[in-house]
Amino acid sequence: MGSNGIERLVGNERYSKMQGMKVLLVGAGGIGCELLKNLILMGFGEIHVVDLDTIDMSNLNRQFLFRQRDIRKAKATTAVRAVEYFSNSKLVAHQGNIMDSEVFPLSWFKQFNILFNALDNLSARRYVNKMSQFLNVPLLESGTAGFDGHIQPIIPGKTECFDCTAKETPKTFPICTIRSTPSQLVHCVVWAKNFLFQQLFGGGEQEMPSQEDMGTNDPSEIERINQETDELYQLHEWVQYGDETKVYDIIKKLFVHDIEKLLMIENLWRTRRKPVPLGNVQPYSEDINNDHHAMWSLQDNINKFAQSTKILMKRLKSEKSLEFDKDDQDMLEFVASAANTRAHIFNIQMKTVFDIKQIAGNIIPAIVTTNAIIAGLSSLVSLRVLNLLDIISNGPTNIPMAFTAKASNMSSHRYLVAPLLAPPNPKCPVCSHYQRTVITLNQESWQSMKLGDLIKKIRDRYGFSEEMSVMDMTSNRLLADFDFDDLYSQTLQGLRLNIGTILAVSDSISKEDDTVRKPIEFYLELDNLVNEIDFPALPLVRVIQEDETENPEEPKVDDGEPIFVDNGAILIEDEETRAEVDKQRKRAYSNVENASITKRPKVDEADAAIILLD
Ligand SMILES: Nc1ncnc2c1ncn2[C@@H]1O[C@H](COP(=O)(O)OP(=O)(O)OP(=O)(O)O)[C@@H](O)[C@H]1O
Ligand SMILES: [Zn+2]
Repeated sequence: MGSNGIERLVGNERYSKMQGMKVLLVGAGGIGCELLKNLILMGFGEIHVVDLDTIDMSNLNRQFLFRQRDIRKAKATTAVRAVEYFSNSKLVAHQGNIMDSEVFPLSWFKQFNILFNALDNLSARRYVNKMSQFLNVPLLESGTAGFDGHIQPIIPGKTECFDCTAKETPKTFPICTIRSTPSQLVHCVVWAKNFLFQQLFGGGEQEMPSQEDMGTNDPSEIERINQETDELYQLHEWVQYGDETKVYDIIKKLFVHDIEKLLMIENLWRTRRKPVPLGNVQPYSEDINNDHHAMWSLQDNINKFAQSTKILMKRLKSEKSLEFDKDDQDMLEFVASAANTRAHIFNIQMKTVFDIKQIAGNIIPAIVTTNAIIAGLSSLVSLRVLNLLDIISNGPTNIPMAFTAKASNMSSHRYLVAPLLAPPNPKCPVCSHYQRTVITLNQESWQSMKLGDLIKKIRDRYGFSEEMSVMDMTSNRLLADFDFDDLYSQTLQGLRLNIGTILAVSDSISKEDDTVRKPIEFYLELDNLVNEIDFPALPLVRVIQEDETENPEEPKVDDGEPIFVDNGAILIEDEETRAEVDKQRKRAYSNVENASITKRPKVDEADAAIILLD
């Protein structure tokens, strides 16, 4: 849709408003490239693009603003250069990490009317979410994984934030499965990549795993795992010296002796099929199979293992230590041949190098169409978030989020589900737990002010009790609490409390009062124009003490004053609304999650098909 289309949709007045708006796009990858094009065509006045990375060959199939000649150039600047010729928007590219608060302090984020996330990792998403909560600026969150995708508009204080619902973390396996009893190829790949490769060519030593990570209580098994780790250290030395004659010994140790030792722990094999150590297999240096799409024989894998080990040994001489990269052919071949050989020993089906690459890189193939659909929805829904459309039911929770479901499950049902947004989760550790504000200091206060003075100022200004505690959330350390004042005499600079440090201040239990002041997160800013220190006012909100109730964060308003939805951090709502919303959400989510198992419930036509006008 060209600018004229959007102009007709929103009307000239709002269109000229859009031309005065500044938007931030974080990430210029798969979704980011699509979104940048959309935002330009929509006619936003100024668009800033941030990305920390450079362009890789493997990006070219879907990140359509990049060409072969751009490989190794910065994504943000290259993306901007590619669209400049058709853009009426002012474009600004930044190569950097969005979480770098020196380059992108909160005051920098403040200039934007809306933020768009087009990221690929949780920590950056969480960070931008927090900035949006601090500033009360809407955020459009988005992501894809293969055919699955989602967008979530986040309006601070009014709708759920990114952290209001629990997020899936990457799958891990117990150590005993990886080291002693693999039963799937993925276990062998994790062994080859995270253990063997790391021990031989990486930094070497690894942390001792905890009992919980071990996944077993069997003392003989734990002892064997620890012994094996020590022995590998010897292999590490051979590899460091680059002694190629030892390759055969390495093969024997890993695939014969270690397996024989495992077999001696009889407990392990009562209910499992026993592994079979390699017979007398010699590696051959001629006749190497280099076809990554072919199914290699055991001999092919052994030959490749020997060859890639020698190559990596040589590289270690100039590169010191190596870090696994799925796109590095030598590393990939080492991991694939080691994983396949181990798989053979444990009676697990081997796979091609190409397949193992997907497993080793945790790759879900990125689908360009999903990215385009998600970026399209993200940009369209921003019109509603920014209140640019005439819609009858325009409350924030009448705006939809959207999910796409696996195309393989489409059949006659729908690809797109668009449940309405929910209000903030009162138990959310991010948006509901804290009030938020900014403390601004000048250079001199930052250098000379003591932590104790800062704490006293905060206590006086915001009405915390003597029992308050202070955490540095950025480096995750406790700075002070009711019986810890050792750091009081240190300066803020001495404590490395820099621009962008986030301090969490909370009241601890006080005996007389069963309510305490709601915790506050402070973002530290530096500005030489302020006189000593600047603390904005924040309404006083009290909460019931955490240990006395199941719903700790339910806010209680002080002294019977009217409920206030102040800086957007708090929204007080009644139980019933919450329960109803929860029910609706569950239904909506199950539409997507159960799509593959059950017949997906019919989605309300109006909700599902049209995102703009529900
Ligand atoms: N903290 C961050 N600051 C700025 N940009 C970031 C940050 N974290 C991730 N990104 C960028 O977000 C983009 C996400 O895009 P995408 O999901 O397409 O990943 P990709 O790295 O381009 O592709 P792939 O991971 O599939 O190789 C990347 O370009 C990445 O550099
Ligand atoms: Zn939240």
